[in-house]
Amino acid sequence: MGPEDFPTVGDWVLVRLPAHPTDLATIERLVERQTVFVRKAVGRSTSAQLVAANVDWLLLCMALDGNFNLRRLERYLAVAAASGAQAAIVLTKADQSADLAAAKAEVATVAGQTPVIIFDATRPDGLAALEALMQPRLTYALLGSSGVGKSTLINQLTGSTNLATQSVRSSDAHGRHTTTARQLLKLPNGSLVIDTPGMRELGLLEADVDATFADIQALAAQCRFRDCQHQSEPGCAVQAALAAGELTPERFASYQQLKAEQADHQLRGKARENAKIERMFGGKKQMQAKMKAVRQKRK
Ligand SMILES: Nc1nc2c(ncn2[C@@H]2O[C@H](COP(=O)(O)OP(=O)(O)OP(=O)(O)O)[C@@H](O)[C@H]2O)c(=O)[nH]1
Ligand SMILES: [Zn+2]
Repeated sequence: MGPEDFPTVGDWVLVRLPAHPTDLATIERLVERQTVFVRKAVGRSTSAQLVAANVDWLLLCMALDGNFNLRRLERYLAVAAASGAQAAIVLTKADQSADLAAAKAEVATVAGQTPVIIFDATRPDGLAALEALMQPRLTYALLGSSGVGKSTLINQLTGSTNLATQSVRSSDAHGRHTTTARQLLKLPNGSLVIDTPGMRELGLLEADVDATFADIQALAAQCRFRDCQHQSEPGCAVQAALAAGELTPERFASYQQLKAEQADHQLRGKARENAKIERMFGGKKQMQAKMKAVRQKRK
């Protein structure tokens, strides 16, 4: 059993209730997860940690102040594309934007099909667009740097100024949950919000860079060579678009950076797999021999 076999925030489980209501219930089964978020475990480069399960929607939060950064948004979109969850971009602190229309236009250049929602905590109707998106029984998780206004947003969604009192786990009569971090909140409309520190800090582990950069993918399909690296190859459609000003150097650099990180992560994933085989069988050869033996036994 690995860490993925144990329940995490957002999991649905089948429980056996105790005979006495004050006793502990037993988790009998973990319902199969629709989506799962993992992150690198602290200090151990090859193991992953479950962050959250069954997130239906990722709310990618970015503030319209000094925090505004299209490159970070591209990173979030790549993570979202690989997650299996749907994504919406939430631009917070709209009151801080000098030119909201211009900011929206910039976001549109990277957003693709992802809906873009504006949030302004200083206005009484600032939540309207987000509330129109959020549905009962679906689970939402917020992603975004510190200070972009995630807590403020959640406070307004719950209609509360005290997050701690909203925690659905706060009623544990045994007081066994020592963590002070709020984990899963239920909104008045029935939507669920996962808000764990781990979710907020999610790095680029699993990412679908190609899906996020569909424009570059479309260009690459027109390059003369199928394995074009878009550097100095003849007939490179990406370089041509850069030269023509149809693709910004910043966006291309962002694409290359994320591709490199993705490749690096895949390599580490391979290393992780090999380490597991080593641990279980003593090596690849031994594993193959073992599998062959099992197959023959079945015959
Ligand atoms: N002007 C303005 N300020 C806002 C808005 N939303 C939040 N803030 C302020 O921004 C600061 C950070 O907001 P938080 O909600 O704590 O941000 P956070 O994303 O939860 O930060 P962490 O808890 O560190 O992850 C606070 O001082 C808020 O009052 C907004 O729409 N407009
Ligand atoms: Zn090319």
